[in-house]
Amino acid sequence: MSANSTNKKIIVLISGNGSNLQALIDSCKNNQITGADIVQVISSKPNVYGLERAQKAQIPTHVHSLKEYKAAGKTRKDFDHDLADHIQKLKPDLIVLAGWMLILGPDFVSKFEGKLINLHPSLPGDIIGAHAIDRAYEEAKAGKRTETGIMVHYVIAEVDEGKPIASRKVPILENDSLEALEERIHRAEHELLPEATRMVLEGTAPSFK
Ligand SMILES: Nc1nc2c(c(=O)[nH]1)N[C@@H](CN(C=O)c1ccc(C(=O)N[C@@H](CCC(=O)O)C(=O)O)cc1)CN2
Ligand SMILES: NCC(=O)N[C@@H]1O[C@H](COP(=O)([O-])[O-])[C@@H](O)[C@H]1O
Repeated sequence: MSANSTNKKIIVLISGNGSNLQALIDSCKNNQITGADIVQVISSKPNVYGLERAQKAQIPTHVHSLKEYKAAGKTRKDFDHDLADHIQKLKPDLIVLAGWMLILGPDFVSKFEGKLINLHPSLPGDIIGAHAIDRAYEEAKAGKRTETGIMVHYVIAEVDEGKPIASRKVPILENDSLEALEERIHRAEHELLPEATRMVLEGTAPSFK
């Protein structure tokens, strides 16, 4: 899929499977998202299936590995600084965190505020941080909740506290296995993320501030 030079440029950051990346790839291909191209996929880990998805779609990939930075005696700030430099050179209109599993420092976030969005498997103000699906599942099994949800939000320094762009409730059924809940959540994410991405690109999303 060759990028059109007049189209808006999306960069997608991943750390694993990339099923939400695939939803974005498919949405650009089927014109749910128009006038935009994914110009690069950046992974925080090598050899993840999301990189294969990008390569199959002929989208350039780049690995920015925290493990390699640590092995070289470099800091999290070095990691963030170099990632920001790399991204700025590509001049994206939008950066989508689609399963990017690293907290980004305030210096990084401040360089991209308003065009940095994140997909998170929890409702606004509910579960913060990694492993949100597991935590919701455990709370449901303890009788503490019967639903969870997903959201796409602007990224700010405070993790998962940026202004929501779109969100959706997801029920947790009494006899759910963790796998059944994960599948229900991912199905909902594959619809919500392209829709939220389209809204930001078209200017119909809630404003950043
Ligand atoms: N400054 C921000 N950075 C990131 C945000 C954000 O809202 N603000 N969103 C996250 C994505 N995310 C939840 O949506 C998230 C991912 C990972 C973590 C986390 O604790 N990561 C640890 C490593 C965890 C692990 O390796 O299992 C870490 O970074 O040290 C919290 C929230 C992306 N970044
Ligand atoms: N806190 C961030 C977080 O938990 N993100 C979650 O990682 C998964 C990535 O799946 P994918 O690699 O198949 O798109 C998604 O469920 C996304 O919400």
